[in-house]
Amino acid sequence: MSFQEEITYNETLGEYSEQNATTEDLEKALMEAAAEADARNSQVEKNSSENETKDQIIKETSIDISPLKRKSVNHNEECSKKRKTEEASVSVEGYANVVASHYNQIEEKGLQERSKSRIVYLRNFHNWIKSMLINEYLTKVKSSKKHNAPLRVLDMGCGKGGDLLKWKKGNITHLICSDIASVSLEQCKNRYADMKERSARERNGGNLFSIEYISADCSRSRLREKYSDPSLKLDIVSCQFAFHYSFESLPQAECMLRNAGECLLAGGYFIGTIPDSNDLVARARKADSSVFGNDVYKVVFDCDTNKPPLFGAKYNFYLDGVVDCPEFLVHFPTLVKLAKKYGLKFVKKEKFYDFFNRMKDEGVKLLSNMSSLESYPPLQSSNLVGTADDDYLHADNFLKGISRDRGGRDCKIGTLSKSEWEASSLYLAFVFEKVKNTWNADGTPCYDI
Ligand SMILES: C[S@@+](CC[C@H](N)C(=O)[O-])C[C@H]1O[C@@H](n2cnc3c(N)ncnc32)[C@H](O)[C@@H]1O
Repeated sequence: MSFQEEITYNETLGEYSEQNATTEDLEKALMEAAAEADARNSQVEKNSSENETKDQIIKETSIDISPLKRKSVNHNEECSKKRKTEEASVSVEGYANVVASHYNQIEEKGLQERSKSRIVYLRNFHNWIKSMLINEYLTKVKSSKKHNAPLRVLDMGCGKGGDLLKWKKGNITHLICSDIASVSLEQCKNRYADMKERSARERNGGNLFSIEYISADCSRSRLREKYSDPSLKLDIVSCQFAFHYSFESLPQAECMLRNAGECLLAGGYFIGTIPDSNDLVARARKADSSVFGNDVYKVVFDCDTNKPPLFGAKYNFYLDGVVDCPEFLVHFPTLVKLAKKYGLKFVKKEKFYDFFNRMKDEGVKLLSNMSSLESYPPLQSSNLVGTADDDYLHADNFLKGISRDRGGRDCKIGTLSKSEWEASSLYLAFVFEKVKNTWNADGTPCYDI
């Protein structure tokens, strides 16, 4: 299978990439976070004096604004209405309630329904990226362990358990699933129960990992205290498409990183996927607007893109009715700096298109099994998910090149529509490794990173 490799969005990155977090920056951010918390406390008092219960506020924020095309007409109006109600609901918990209620409200769709989605290939492609990433680091961890040694994993922000099958395929021993959205976590439990039932019918008699669930805000609660065994050691912590929510404030980012690092064994990995803030900022600057996107995704910035703060740099992300939620820029140099405190040494970050290029040969079979790319040209053009005029121009050009090389013979390729590729290329995968520690005189761990 081949793929059009030319479309990469290697935009000149904005200054944001060079903005290095100094210790003073972090201290300033910490003070700002404290001031914000005070301001939110007074907002809560104001809200309660106006007799606004939190539940009412959450209900109000659940404006249905999908699908994207229908939305675009009243988009600005709806956005500002939604933002106003969001702001009103921001309490001491920050945006936690808004995020949790957003994910709790996403309907569980069947496979058939999901296959009709405009972004079916994008979703499958992201699933492929996660599978390859998880497999890559499980393999590394296994290679340094005795055969049959237990493998324990924490999935922070596990959602409905979209990665359960990946953990099963990776033959892990124990999984801790945690998420702020209790409804999603219930769906995750149901998925696991179905999987358990199915695997009991398999030849190996149900050799499935054990599991525990923690319904919690991973950016505010210490997960270790909630584990069934708080002395448990982890081999992998995975945080897929969720870590960026913690960059709402410095204490939240630190809490999430502590959860990621504190129970990892030395040599274990913290892996994840997040939107690339440099790319988001670069695209906003290029568009010279706080709003940009296409027919599958839209970003609406709610902070100064010329000088975004290190924490709380908020934007709303819309993805074809799947995600429509406040998110926060992750200033990567700051993440690297903060992670050190928890013994997490930066290993790499990789844009999705670079990850794809590196892994596409190894993962070619899985790409096809997971229907992660759309077959082009299709049997009928009406079968294509992309409807914009230029959605497959890149594929046409690529095919012309191949056809020339092959003496005019027709062939098929796997691709994503341009709109989906523009959305996918916003993301990156990251990897941190837990290092060995020594102990300070006061009994706290000390990391030499
Ligand atoms: C885009 S979904 C990804 C779900 C899953 N990891 C996956 O890849 O399919 C993001 C998830 O992060 C969860 N989340 C967001 N903020 C969180 C927080 N502070 N603590 C725990 N979970 C959080 C949401 O509830 C949601 O389930």
